[in-house]
Order: sequence, then C-alpha cells, then structure tokens
Amino acid sequence: MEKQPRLLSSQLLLKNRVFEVTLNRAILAWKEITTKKKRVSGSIHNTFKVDSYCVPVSEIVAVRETEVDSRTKDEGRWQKMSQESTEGHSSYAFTVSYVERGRQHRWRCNDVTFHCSDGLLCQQWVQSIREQLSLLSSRPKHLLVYINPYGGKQQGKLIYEEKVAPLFSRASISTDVIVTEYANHARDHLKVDVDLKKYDGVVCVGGDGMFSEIIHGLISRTQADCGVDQNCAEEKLVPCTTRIGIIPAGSTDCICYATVGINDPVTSALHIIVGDSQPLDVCSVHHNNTFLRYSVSLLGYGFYGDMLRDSERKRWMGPVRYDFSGVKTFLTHHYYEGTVSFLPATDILGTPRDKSMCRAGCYICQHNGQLLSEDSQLYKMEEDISHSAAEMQGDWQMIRGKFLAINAASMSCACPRSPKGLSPAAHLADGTTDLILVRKCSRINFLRHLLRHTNKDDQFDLAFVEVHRVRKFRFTPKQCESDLDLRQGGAGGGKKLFGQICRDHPACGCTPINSSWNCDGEILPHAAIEVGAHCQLIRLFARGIEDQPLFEDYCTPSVI
Ligand SMILES: CCCCCCCCCCCCC/C=C/[C@@H](O)[C@H](CO)NC(=O)CCCCCCCCCCCCCCC
Ligand SMILES: Nc1ncnc2c1ncn2[C@@H]1O[C@H](COP(=O)(O)OP(=O)(O)OP(=O)(O)O)[C@@H](O)[C@H]1O
Ligand SMILES: [Ca+2]
Repeated sequence: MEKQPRLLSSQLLLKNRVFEVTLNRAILAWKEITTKKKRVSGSIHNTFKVDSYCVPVSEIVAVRETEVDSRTKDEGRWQKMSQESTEGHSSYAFTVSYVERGRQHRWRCNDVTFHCSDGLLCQQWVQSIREQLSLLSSRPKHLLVYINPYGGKQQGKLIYEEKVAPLFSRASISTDVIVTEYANHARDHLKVDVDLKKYDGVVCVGGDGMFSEIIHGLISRTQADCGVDQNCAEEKLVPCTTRIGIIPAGSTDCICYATVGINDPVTSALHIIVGDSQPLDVCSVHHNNTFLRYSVSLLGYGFYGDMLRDSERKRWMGPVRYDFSGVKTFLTHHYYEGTVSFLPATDILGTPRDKSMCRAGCYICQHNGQLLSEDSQLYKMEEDISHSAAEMQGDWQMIRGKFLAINAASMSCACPRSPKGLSPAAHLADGTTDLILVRKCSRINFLRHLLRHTNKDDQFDLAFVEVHRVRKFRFTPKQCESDLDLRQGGAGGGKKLFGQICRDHPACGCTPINSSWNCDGEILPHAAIEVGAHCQLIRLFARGIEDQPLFEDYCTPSVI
C-alpha cells in the first residue's frame, strides 16, 4: 500500500500517558511507549510495552477543542515529560469522535481526548483534522429527514431526537425535518414539492413501509424529470442520484438489516455521517401494462401475502402481529394454482445456492453491475441487446403448478426473525431477483422449510422447493390461464385480451381463490403481475454487511 506523507506528528497526553500522535491523509494514529519493569525468574528486566491505535480519517465523525477541567490538568505529567513544553503551566485539549465497531455489525461513536502543552498546537491539530474531513466529498452536509411517528413501536420521533439528531449536529450536518401526518405524505412530497438539489440525501425514520414511500417518491420524480413512462414495463428506468438513509424504527426493518447487518439507529446514523454509498436493485411490478409498485426486498404470493393481509387487521399489536398472522396462515395451509414464467439470469456471476454471501465491496455486484465506467456503458448496451435477443429466442421458462408460496427476493431479506434471510446468497446490486417456488406439500414439510430460515440448514434443499436467479418473471393465476395460452399463441393481440379477462374476471386478485402479493409489506391489488429487476436504480447511505474480523478484537480504534 502507498505510504501517505505525515501531515502532523506530536507528543500528546491521553489519560495522563504520553503518546506519539500522527496524522496523514488516511489515518490518525497514536502510540504509547512506556518502560515497564518485568520480573523474570527472580531478576528484574526492563521491557517495552507498545500500545498503538489507529482510526481511518474516513471514520472520524468530528473534532472539537475541549475545555480542560483545572482539577484534571496534566501539568505534573507535562513537567515530567518536558520542562520546555510546560513553561506556561497551561493545558489545552481536543476531542476526536470516531466510529467504533462493536459486536454484530454495531457501530458506536467514541471519543478520545488528547491534551497538548500549548494552545497553538491544539488549534493546529483541530484545524488539520478538519481540513482532512472537509476533503471527504461523499459526506452529506444537508439532509431532508422524514419521520413516521406511527411505524413499529411508534418510537420514531424519540429515536430520532435522542439518538440521531445529536450525532448529526456533532458532525455539522444540518437537517430539514418533516414528521409525516398521513400515509404517503413523504412519497407525495418527494414526488412534486421538494427541491432535491438542496439536499445531499433523504433520511427516513421508520420501517420498510416508510422506506418504500421514499423510493416511490424519488424514483417517480426521477422518471418524470427524465420523461420516462413508468407504465411501460419495457422502459429502462433512470437511476436516482439522491442517496437514502434509513434510521430503523419499524416492525421488520429488513432493508436496513440486510444492507447494514443490524437494525440499530446509531449504526445507521454513523453510516450516513461517513457518507457510505450502497447501490440497490429495484423490481418494477406491472399489471396489464400499468405500473403498480416498486419492490426492493420481498414480493411474496401465497404464504407471505396471506400473512400480510391478515396482519394488516392487527396493526394495533405492533411488530408481533406478524408472528400471530404467521402462525395462523401456517395453520390455514392454503395453496394456489397458477403459472410462473421467468427469464433466468444466465450471463452473470453467482447462483442462489452459493455458500458465499453479498458483503461490503461485493465483487459479484461490481462485476454484474459494471459500475459507471465507459466499458460498462458498452457492456450495458451489449447486455441489453443480448437480453432482448434472449427474450426473442424464447429463453423464458414456464412452470405450472400448485404453490404454497411464490417469493421473489431481490436481496437476502435478512431480518431479526431470520438473520440469513429468505435467500441468503441474494445480492443487493447484481440486477437480479431470486425466485423461490414452494410447491404444495404437507404442513410438516412446509414447517421444515420455514424452520430452516432460522438455522444453518439449507431451506432450498427440499424436493418441493426450487430457486432461480431471474431478471424478469410473470405470474398468472389459474383463473387467467386461458388468456395466457392466447397470449403465447399470438403476440400483441393477446396482451389486450389478457387485461380484459383479468379485469372482468371476478376471481382475479380479489376473492379467496387467489392469494395477494405482499410487495415489501404492501398488498398489491392484482394477482397477475409482471416483474422486472432494474440494476442499481437507487443508492443508500450504507456499505453492505462488513465481514467480521477473524479474531474477536472489537475494541476499535484498531490496535496495530
Ligand atoms: C417456526 C418459525 C419459522 C420462522 C420463519 C421465519 C421466516 C422469516 C422470513 C422473514 C422474511 C422477511 C421478508 C421481509 C419482508 C418485508 O418486505 C415486509 C415489510 O416489512 N415484511 C413482512 O412482510 C413481514 C414478514 C414477517 C414474516 C414473519 C413470518 C412468521 C412465520 C411464523 C410461522 C410460524 C409457524 C409455526 C407453526 C407452529
Ligand atoms: N403519519 C402517518 N400516519 C399513518 N401512516 C403513516 C404515516 N406516515 C407513514 N405512514 C405509513 O405507515 C406505514 C408503516 O410504516 P413503517 O414502515 O414505518 O412501519 P412498520 O410497518 O411498523 O414497519 P415495517 O414496514 O418494517 O414492517 C407505511 O406504509 C407508511 O406509508
Ligand atoms: Ca439483487
């Protein structure tokens, strides 16, 4: 690795011990060298114990001059250390706030205070660190915050005021805060009213439903500004440039959990402050060439759709509603007939059965997404051509059957209920979704499948379960299948008829013969849908789940 030139180096006091403190463009480091007496088989030896710590500049939250309490002044120590430097008998200090890693991907903001012998040196340190921080161009300075006061356990406002706002102000981030007054308030505000150029990002305090509002607002706004028609399922959507931060305060918080590794408000606030960026795939859902919704986590028909429909009536219960409705839906054991057709993603790295998972800096996402380089533009054009060629050649596969669940997971969907998620090897930004088909089976077998979401066993390694990594898929419930046959027989004309039958058929999407689609926690109004994955359409203030260190020394700043 290239060695960075030193910007500053001084001997400073920390907790009454002398440290050599150095700053370069990338790292703030401090190292203590003390002589200690050690008794070895009866005789005394002098040994050196070296305590060294370092913090990447990119993980420094802020630096400030600190008032030194006269009772704790380190004058005596300074005199011992150097007669010269303590001539004025005064002490000055500055405090650096930085990211400290805890267990299970938790981040905390920790402080370290260095004492200097003179005020000028202290100011020089503060100024130098601030200069380095100001060079970090990906950090947000001004944010628009939406708080859902009714999400999860209704703690959104409190969480923001007590845990997040103080960190933002320490990091000199200014905010405009809107507490939502009704459902879709944030979505509609973003769609039309907000001057997005004023902000470096949008933050939502709430759950997956609140996040969904934000992405609907931002994506629709971006398409409208660029003249893209969302109703056309074949349109290539324009990526949103405004990054989104999620402060988890919902019931499932799966998007936060799967992109950060934990649903913890302080951890998420710190990822926003350091200016992380994680692209995310988005699926568009259409019915009969009409746009319905976007999905980033789960599109689930059958089990998860029925569970959601039941749980909506129990909102008053808070997050446990999902467990009640989950057990009830499990006991009901409904299956649904229909046809799933899908376009497998054959030209990419990775499969849903991989043992390795999507992690921070994921190579598979980078490769499959071919981020923003000139090559990638070329690649994308070729890719588009080859996709449409594949579609025309009829690489679509079709499965007709009776299903307990049809799930499309565009990310792992890891959450506290299932830390590995619905599709553990799914990728956040590879431009695909994992289509999981659970065929009709006995209750006990379905329970085995569900239980495997919570332990190390493979939930796909069962005869009645199959999983495909796809770019697009369609579902047609049995009641609309006659139309599907027509559609395959004749190109354009069939499409019109498909819509006709679906709309006129009383059983389509609204009677108990069919299930409903759970689209990131919202019920869709139609059972017959057409889904397409859009690679890296949005960006979050996150970095993906970090690999855990091999040895469990979680006490950052990292000990060198
Ligand atoms: C025996 C224990 C089995 C546990 C199986 C747990 C599997 C959990 C998989 C979670 C997947 C979450 C996907 C995320 C979806 C979000 O876009 C959406 C919006 O927030 N959340 C939900 O739809 C809310 C989803 C909430 C899912 C709760 C499912 C609870 C199932 C309970 C089944 C119990 C059977 C017991 C039989 C005696
Ligand atoms: N002021 C408000 N009043 C009523 N509903 C609101 C308000 N603001 C937002 N909402 C709606 O509340 C719904 C649920 O919110 P949210 O996602 O924050 O919590 P949750 O459903 O408990 O959590 P999760 O989505 O993680 O399961 C969202 O669909 C959102 O549209
Ligand atoms: Ca994906």
